[in-house]
Amino acid sequence: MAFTRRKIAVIGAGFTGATAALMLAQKELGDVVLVDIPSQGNPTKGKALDMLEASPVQGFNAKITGTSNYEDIQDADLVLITAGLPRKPGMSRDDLVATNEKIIKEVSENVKKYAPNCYIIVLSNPVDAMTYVCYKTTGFPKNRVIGQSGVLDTARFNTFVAQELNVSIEDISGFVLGGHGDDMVPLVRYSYAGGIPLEKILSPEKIKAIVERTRKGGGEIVELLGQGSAYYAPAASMVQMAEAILKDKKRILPAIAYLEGEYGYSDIYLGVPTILGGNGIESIIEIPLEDEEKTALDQSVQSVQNVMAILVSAKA
Ligand SMILES: NC(=O)c1ccc[n+]([C@@H]2O[C@H](COP(=O)([O-])OP(=O)(O)OC[C@H]3O[C@@H](n4cnc5c(N)ncnc54)[C@H](O)[C@@H]3O)[C@@H](O)[C@H]2O)c1
Ligand SMILES: O=C(O)C[C@H](O)C(=O)O
Repeated sequence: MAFTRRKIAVIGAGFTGATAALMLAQKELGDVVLVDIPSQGNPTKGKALDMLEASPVQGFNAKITGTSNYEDIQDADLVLITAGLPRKPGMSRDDLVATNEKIIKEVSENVKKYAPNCYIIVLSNPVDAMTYVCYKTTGFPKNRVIGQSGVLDTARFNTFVAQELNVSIEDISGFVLGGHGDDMVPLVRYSYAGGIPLEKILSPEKIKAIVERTRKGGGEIVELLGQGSAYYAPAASMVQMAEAILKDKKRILPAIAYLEGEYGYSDIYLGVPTILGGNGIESIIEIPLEDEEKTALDQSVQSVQNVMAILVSAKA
């Protein structure tokens, strides 16, 4: 039996998709197929070729191709879904729901048809609801349909803590729970710097400011960019999850998972700590929450449910 490279499809070749495709190839996680809708010229093919031509310089072995034909994702092992509109300054992620629901439904139908055994990581916003749409449309088991938010939100939290303490980001381990909205729940009680609980080395005021900045971290980048939303850190976050799955690392990472009673919620996709490995979400880790934390999580869940109530396709 010959060993073959993994096939990874990235749907949506915009800022997040293209950045993730290059990172996947640089890490030699597999051959990458970039997919986008047809447009004048062939920008998707052009981006893929440009990335491929970086491979001799950087010394990575991976094929990268660009296409508008879903047949090219045939039997992909892993699919990253980044198709859809990003928000503009002044918008919330939830304002994208109607447009992006249609796109995610169409993309998910194609993924189901051409890559029926794949694992999926959804990025498109509002991501908790879009992951739910993907789960309902593909009918794949819940361990194979996963959303990305917590790796990014935790990365932002860790960045701000490291900046405040002027220490290495390698020593910070934050913990963010809940939906990917402004009421996400950074759990300070479970966050550490070099093994020291954060509350022991930062003042309550400093911690409060970091929690608020984390919650609004996506919006901060949207305002600064003026057009589009963050893509370097989101792409890096998806790739970390992809690597955990493709290498069966069994990492403890936050992921948007389908809940069936965990944390007291059911029939909802929500950001929770998970074990990510060769079987996708292998389990959800439940940690005890204090009353205040549970109240904050309830509020975040309510926001996700408000968006889910608008969904059309997922109710079918
Ligand atoms: N979950 C997160 O943490 C997170 C982080 C960053 C971005 N996002 C979201 O990811 C999405 C993509 O962001 P971006 O910055 O890459 O946007 P972008 O506009 O740069 O790229 C989106 C791409 O999707 C393509 N597309 C649209 N409809 C399609 C379809 N039917 N099939 C295939 N491709 C299609 C567009 O042509 C475009 O190239 C947005 O919804 C954004 O809000 C989520
Ligand atoms: O903020 C956005 O709209 C994009 C993304 O969800 C992010 O957190 O950067």
